[in-house]
Amino acid sequence: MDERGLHRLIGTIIDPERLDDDCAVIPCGDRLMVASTDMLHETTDFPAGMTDWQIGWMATAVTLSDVASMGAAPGEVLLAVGLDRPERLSGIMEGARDCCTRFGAELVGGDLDAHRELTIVSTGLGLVAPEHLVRRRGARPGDVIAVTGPLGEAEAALAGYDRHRRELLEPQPRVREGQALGRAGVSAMMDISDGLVLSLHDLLAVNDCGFSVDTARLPLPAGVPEDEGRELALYGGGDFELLFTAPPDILPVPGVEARVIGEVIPERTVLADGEPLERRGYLHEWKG
Ligand SMILES: Nc1ncnc2c1ncn2[C@@H]1O[C@H](COP(=O)(O)OP(=O)(O)O)[C@@H](O)[C@H]1O
Ligand SMILES: Cc1ncc(C[n+]2csc(CCOP(=O)(O)OP(=O)(O)O)c2C)c(N)n1
Ligand SMILES: [Mg+2]
Ligand SMILES: [Mg+2]
Ligand SMILES: [Mg+2]
Repeated sequence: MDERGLHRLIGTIIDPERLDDDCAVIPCGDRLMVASTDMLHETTDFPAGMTDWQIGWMATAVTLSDVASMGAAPGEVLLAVGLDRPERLSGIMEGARDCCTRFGAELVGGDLDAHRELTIVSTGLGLVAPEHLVRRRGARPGDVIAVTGPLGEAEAALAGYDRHRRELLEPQPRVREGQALGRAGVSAMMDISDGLVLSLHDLLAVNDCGFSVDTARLPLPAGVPEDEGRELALYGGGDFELLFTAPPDILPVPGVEARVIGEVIPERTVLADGEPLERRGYLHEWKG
């Protein structure tokens, strides 16, 4: 069983449409509030050698990335820390605060508990005008598929390509880009935390069309042999670029570097160079 299977179970208990996007969407006066919460653990998410400051930064960045993927401006972040050793707390909190400051958010609260394995839950809130909200649903045949930057870098670092360690350990959420893309009217958007192919399958699940990518157009991680780089770009997790679809005539969006990697097609499938792509990527799994 993997997390997507369990999402279907959650969708029998709460409104399943609530699970379709990177954030929950909540009416808030004349605007919409978006809310994301994400849990990270020492063993699964914090590679050896990572500093406490980087742990706080990463925990915050992953949530701000979800806020950005809806086209929203980040507002507040809360950080719940299941702490294994008290001396780690200040580094973690400083990393979280610095990430908030860098991206225009404020760290306003959280929770603290003793826990055997360092576990952090970050919650991010953001605001967006209803006409600028972007959801995962909305792609139309004829739209292009694009990404905001290189893919596979975090996984390349885990494979030993040390030049990408900073991308792995201090991910940069595309906060400014997400808002600019929302204002420009892109048709669907999400972040790529679980890898490009799995993300395309997530888009497939909530759209009535399909997605065809051209691997020659993928922005590959620098300094990695091409074949390995292509695998990392397709299936590697831990990248926090935005994946979006858009009518071709709205690109380029001023101030946003984006690479077109394919197009939205009427057939309900995910293709690379014309061949179906298996649904594989970074997934939490349970044995048995
Ligand atoms: N345990 C849960 N209960 C309710 N909603 C959940 C739960 N887990 C995930 N979701 C919702 O499902 C959607 C997708 O979550 P997830 O796959 O974690 O997205 P992301 O990779 O963008 O963080 C989000 O809207 C999230 O709020
Ligand atoms: C050991 C390790 N493997 C991979 C990564 C890269 N990484 C950071 S977050 C993440 C995936 C996203 O985390 P997840 O818990 O799935 O959050 P969500 O997709 O809900 O945002 C990955 C693969 C890492 N930091 N450490
Ligand atoms: Mg996401
Ligand atoms: Mg999540
Ligand atoms: Mg994930």
